Amino acid sequence: MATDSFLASFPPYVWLSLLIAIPALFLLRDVWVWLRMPPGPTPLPFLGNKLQLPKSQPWLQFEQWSKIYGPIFTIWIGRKPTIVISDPVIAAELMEKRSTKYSSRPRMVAMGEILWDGASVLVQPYGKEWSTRRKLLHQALTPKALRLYKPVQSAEASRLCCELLQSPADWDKLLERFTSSIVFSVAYGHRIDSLNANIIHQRFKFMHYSASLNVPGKYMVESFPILKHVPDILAPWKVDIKVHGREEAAANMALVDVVRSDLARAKTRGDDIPDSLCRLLLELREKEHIPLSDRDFSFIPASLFGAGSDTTASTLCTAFLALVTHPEAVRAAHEELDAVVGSSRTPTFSDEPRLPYLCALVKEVLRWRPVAVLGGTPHASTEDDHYEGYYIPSGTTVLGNSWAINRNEEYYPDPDRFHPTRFLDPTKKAELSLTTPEGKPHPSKSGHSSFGWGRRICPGADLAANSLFIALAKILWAFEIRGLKGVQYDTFAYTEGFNIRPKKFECEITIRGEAHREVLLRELESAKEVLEVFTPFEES
Ligand code: HEM
Repeated sequence: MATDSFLASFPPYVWLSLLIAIPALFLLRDVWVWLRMPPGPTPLPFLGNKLQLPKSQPWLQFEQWSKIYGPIFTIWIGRKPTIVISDPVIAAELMEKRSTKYSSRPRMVAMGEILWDGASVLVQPYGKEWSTRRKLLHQALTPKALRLYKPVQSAEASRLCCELLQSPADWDKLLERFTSSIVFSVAYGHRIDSLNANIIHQRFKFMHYSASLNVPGKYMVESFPILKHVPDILAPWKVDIKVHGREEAAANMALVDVVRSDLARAKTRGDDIPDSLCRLLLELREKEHIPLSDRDFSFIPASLFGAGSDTTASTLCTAFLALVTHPEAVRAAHEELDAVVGSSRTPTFSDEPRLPYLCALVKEVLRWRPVAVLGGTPHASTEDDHYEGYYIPSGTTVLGNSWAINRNEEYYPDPDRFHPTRFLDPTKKAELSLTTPEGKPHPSKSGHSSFGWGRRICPGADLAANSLFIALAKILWAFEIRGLKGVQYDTFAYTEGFNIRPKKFECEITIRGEAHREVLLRELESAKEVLEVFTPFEES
């Protein structure tokens, strides 16, 4: 009461002055930061560059701005600065060499904190909670573990080829089933036989819901995180998100229970179950303390589907678009496969060192149209920093514009041309070069930046690269892939969103010869033997 009457005793001009002074102080602070940060399009007070940001394909506008303001520029979303990087050396300098400062994520209150309650590694801020989860993921994705997953990747690729033989028009759906099945086999030791499996419907539902929360401006809580503490009774939007979060957590825990019962059954019967990330983590948990609740633990294998299935399938769709529009690449791959593998068997992982063109083709697919077009989930800085005389305050969002980086002409001359030999050494024969011979040496040892940077770099990169290699090797060995006569293909027609894929298109996929067909059908039998142990999730 005393405070109320004290405040009421202020004359109106004091209130008016405060009303002007507080925003003015904020504005002064923003101008002071803006003047010291890397240049960029001029922001409006409090709104920033919101009105200048395009509603679709922002990476194209960012690429244009990089030509005006340079390879590192600033945009403002409201009062929050974001730096956008379009040069691989700058991206590596900040997110790799200075990774202690640039490895966090921007706060995503609705998705990361209310829906997932901090359980998802993808959006977790840098710190102990994140590193516990990341270490567990790494334990199941070591080179030794990756070798264990190769037989199922190879068997699934053989099955994919036979499915393409049967229904070539469904090629994009077949690629999706292929990557879903690999991710589920690696995560839980169970395969996917059809995209109609209940589990797939459920996972897509969760993915779409979480993506729907991440729409800028949809929830005030993103600008005013304190709203997260409003009691549920006054915030029905929060209750709705929590209900979805509980449903997803229950589904994740049920999947871990499936593997737990598989293990128990195998113990009683004295037989074995397939190696999977979930099995490995459950066995580890018996030996040592893992400081995670059952709920949080269940999010680790579950993160594989969200992060690994659609990304790999979309990259394969890009490969099809590249092959359809660049027949010379199909011819070169056929030549190499015929010389090294012949026509009496399909390629295997052990052929990889002798298939440099194919390895280069996989890299070029990843470079040409990076699926995580703005570097996947953004990074955020956790300390003030300076770069080339510019100030970068703690809490800045950092976007690596993979689109612009992968099309940077200094590194990749003629960047729109799908040109795998740019990743081969100048003899174009044997060794796979780590840098591009025609352009400047690239700072990343893979020669592109499509898997991200530093401590947050994609932990599934090698698993994904193995799936891409074996699928493309077997498909190219078996099939001719051509564009339809008279159809003009637009290599820029891509979907919107965080992850992009080519808009639906038709193409001609035909078997290269009778010998190839027979080999595919023969090898399907041994593939079935490998896949048999990965019992399928049921269809609806
Ligand atoms: C072609 C396929 C893939 C591409 C292009 C891709 C790309 C990316 C990118 C760009 C990031 C963000 C990196 C950064 O913040 O610097 C990322 C993160 C991540 N990826 Fe992948 N990815 C692919 C497949 C996979 C697979 C198969 C898995 C599963 C094993 C996976 C698991 C993850 C996880 C868990 C993260 C979050 C890491 C963290 O925040 O610490 N990804 N991925």
